[in-house]
Amino acid sequence: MKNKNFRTWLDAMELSHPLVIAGPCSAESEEQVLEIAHELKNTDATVFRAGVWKPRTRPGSFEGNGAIALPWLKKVKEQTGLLTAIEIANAHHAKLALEFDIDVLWIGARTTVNPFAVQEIADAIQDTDKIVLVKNPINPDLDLWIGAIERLHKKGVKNLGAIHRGFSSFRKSNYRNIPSWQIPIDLKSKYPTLPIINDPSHICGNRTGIFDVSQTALDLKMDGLIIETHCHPDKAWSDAKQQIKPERLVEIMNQLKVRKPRFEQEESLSKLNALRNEINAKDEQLLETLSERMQIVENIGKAKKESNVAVLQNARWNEILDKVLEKGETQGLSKIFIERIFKAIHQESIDHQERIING
Ligand SMILES: C=C(O[C@@H]1C=C(C(=O)O)C=C[C@H]1O)C(=O)O
Repeated sequence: MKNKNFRTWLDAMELSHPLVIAGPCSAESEEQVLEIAHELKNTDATVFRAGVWKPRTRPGSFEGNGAIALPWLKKVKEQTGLLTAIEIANAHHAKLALEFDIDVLWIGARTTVNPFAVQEIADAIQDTDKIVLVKNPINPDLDLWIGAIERLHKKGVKNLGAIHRGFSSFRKSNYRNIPSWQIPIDLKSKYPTLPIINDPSHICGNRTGIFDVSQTALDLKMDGLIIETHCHPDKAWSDAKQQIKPERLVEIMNQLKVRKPRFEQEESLSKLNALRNEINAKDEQLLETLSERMQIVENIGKAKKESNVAVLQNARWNEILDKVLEKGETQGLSKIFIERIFKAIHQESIDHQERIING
C-alpha cells in the first residue's frame, strides 16, 4: 500500500473545488430523496448520500428503510446525474449496493472497529471498481482505521478513501464527536495520496459548527466534505439537529476558502525559511531543556530509591500543574495544551524514576 497512488478516482473527477458529498442522513421516502437530490444537482455536490440501513445506538429509533430505498437512489442518478453513496455494514448490504449500482460505498465508524465485519465486506466486494470510503473507528485508533483500509486493499478494492467523522469521548465537549485532528494528519503522513473526506455533520452534531469545522478541514488539506443535507431538517427522521438545507450548503461552499498547498513566491519562501530556522533552534532548546529536566528527575529518583520513598508525589505534582497552568495562561497558551504537555512530562518522569527505583 505504501507507494500506491490512491488519488486516481478523485483526480478523474476533475473538480475545481473540494469533493462534496451531500444528502440526507436517511432515505425516508422516494419523494424526500428526489426533492433533495434535485436541489443539490446544480451545486458543488458530486455525490448524493443517503442512509439506507441506519446503525442506531438503541433500538426503537428509525433504523432505515432498507433495500426498498435502493431503487430511489437509482432514480436520483438517472434524474440528476449525481453519483450515489450509501453506508454498508455487512456482506448482504455490500452485495445489494453493487446490484443496485451504487457508486460510493462507505463503511461506518461502528463497522470499522470490527475487523470481522470489515473482512466480510472486503470479501463481498472483492476487486470492485466502486469508490469505497472508510470512516474512522469510533475510538481514536489509527491502526484500526488503517487496518480496515488494508483489508479492502488486499482484496483488490482500488478506489479507496477515508472519512474523518471524529471520535467518541467521555470527555465533555462542544462536539458530538471530537475531531482529534492529529489522527487524520497521522493518516495523511502515512498515506499522503489517500483522499480524506471530512464529515463536519457528525463531528458537530449541530448545524452551527459546520462551517468552522469544514474550514479547518480544508486548512488541513482534506480533499472533500460529506455534509448531511435535508430540505426540511427539523422534520428529519434521524439526526435532525445536524442536517442543513441545500441553500445553506451552497452558502457554506461559497464562503469556504481553499488554500494553496504551499508557498510559491520566492520572497515569501525566504521569509518562511528564516522563520522555520528560528523554530528549529527553539525545538533544539526545548529538547535540551527537557533532557536537563529529566536528569534532575533521575537524581530525585535515586534519592527516592535510597530512602525507599514512593515515586508519585501528588502534592508536588499538583503544585507544579497549578503553577504552569496559571503562568501558561498569561503567556497565551491554552489550559488544555499546558495540561497535556505537563501530564506527558510527568508520565515520562514517572517512567524514568520507575526504572531507577526498580532497576
Ligand atoms: C520529580 C519528582 O517525581 C515525580 C515527578 C514530578 C515531576 O516530573 O515534576 C513531580 C512529582 C513526582 O510525582 C518529585 O518527586 O519531585
